[in-house]
Amino acid sequence: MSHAHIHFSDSKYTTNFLEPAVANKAYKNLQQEIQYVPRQNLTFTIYGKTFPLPRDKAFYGDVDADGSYPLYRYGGKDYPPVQQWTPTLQKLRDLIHEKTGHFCNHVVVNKYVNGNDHIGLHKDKTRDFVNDAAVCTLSFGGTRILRLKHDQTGVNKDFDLEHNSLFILGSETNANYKHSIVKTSQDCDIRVSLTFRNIATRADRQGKVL
Ligand SMILES: O=C(O)CCC(=O)C(=O)O
Ligand SMILES: [Fe+2]
Repeated sequence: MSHAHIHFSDSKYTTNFLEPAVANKAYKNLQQEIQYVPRQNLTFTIYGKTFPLPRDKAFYGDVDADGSYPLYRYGGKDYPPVQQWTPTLQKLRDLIHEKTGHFCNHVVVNKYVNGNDHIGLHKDKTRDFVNDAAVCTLSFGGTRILRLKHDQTGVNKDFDLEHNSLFILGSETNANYKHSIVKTSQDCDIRVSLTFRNIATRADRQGKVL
């Protein structure tokens, strides 16, 4: 299996990250295992108008025996609780650690059901991150464009995030660029992305910051 590696700033894009059979099996398993938060429950507000989030999300990670969990405050104010890893998510977390050295204790799963689903330009909020930790994004399903836009120059850099690819977003890149998954009017398959992070903040089982 041949990999393409593209380096950009302190980020890295790798195609064919897993053995194809492993990736395909994982994607199939995830379709059974992941319980998404309904997008109607994850609204966002602009200019006083409230909209459902244009994608589905789910939150998993290292939940301790006492019910405490890594808390990633990505914006907004209410955060759904983090569920214990499913077997497939935990295996993928372990594979990323083994193959890249990046340890992660938390994942946000994003499901883009069609080309209208997207995520607007943003930076990942890093206040809860373990120092300078990267974000490791594993993509499954339809190819979608990840666009990085430089804060000062406004110059865009696009990556086609293919099925079974890994994009490692470095902390410098996140500091200097915004990123988005752009809308498309072209036909595209459902895409599921797993955004793995290493989170220092913990919440108790009621969601209170510890
Ligand atoms: O789906 C992706 O690849 C990116 C998602 C993202 O940027 C985020 O959840 O912060
Ligand atoms: Fe992001």
